[in-house]
Amino acid sequence: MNEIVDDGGTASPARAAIGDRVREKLNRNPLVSRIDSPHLEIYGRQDFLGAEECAVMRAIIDAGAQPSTLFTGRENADYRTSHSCNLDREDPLVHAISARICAMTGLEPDHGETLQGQRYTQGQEYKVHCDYFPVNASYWPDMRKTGGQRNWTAMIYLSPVEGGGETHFPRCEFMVPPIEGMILIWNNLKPDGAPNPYSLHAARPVAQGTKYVVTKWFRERPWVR
Ligand SMILES: O=C(O)CCC(=O)C(=O)O
Ligand SMILES: [Fe+2]
Repeated sequence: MNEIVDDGGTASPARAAIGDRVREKLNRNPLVSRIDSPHLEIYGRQDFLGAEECAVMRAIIDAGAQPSTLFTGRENADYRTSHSCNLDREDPLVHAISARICAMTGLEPDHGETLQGQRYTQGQEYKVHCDYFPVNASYWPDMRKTGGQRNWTAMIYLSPVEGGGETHFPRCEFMVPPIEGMILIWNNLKPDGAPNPYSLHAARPVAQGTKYVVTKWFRERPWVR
């Protein structure tokens, strides 16, 4: 077996090549809009899922919701207060959504982690964090062996939210309000494949209503479950 060099925190031609491919594909898609932000590659597309599909996914999340955990393994008292649901890869709708995300982005299905559902009720949030793995984190050696660095995140809003619940990119000074059925896709890495600190983001507290999302994180290599 080839020993993989630990380049998780630096520029990487292999990760840069994935970024190039996805960017070119998204730029060619007339249904997808680039959000204008000089330091972050981020795209949106409305009506990625229909109202019925969103309703089915909300019911699945309600049935399987558990308090969210962080990578450190502990439940977190105030950092990520939402409920999460590890979705069943074999579920026909979960499978179809994952396949549609891969078709739109050109990302490889086997590089994608299992779609994860989230539900935020009033006051719940996910404070500012990065989706890429900091290479000084205790869990990085394991992540490196199980698919390596995360590159793109795809997230779909499954409900309108009466107040709050925006996805905030504080270093880029913008936030995206939840719109049911809309997908947001961003590159957590810079074009050279190094982690991009401008990709830091948060789910702002829900002020009124309930927010549901599904998130899919992609790895640079096939994901080992
Ligand atoms: O719910 C959101 O708006 C953001 C979720 C998020 O950052 C994540 O799941 O990694
Ligand atoms: Fe995130």
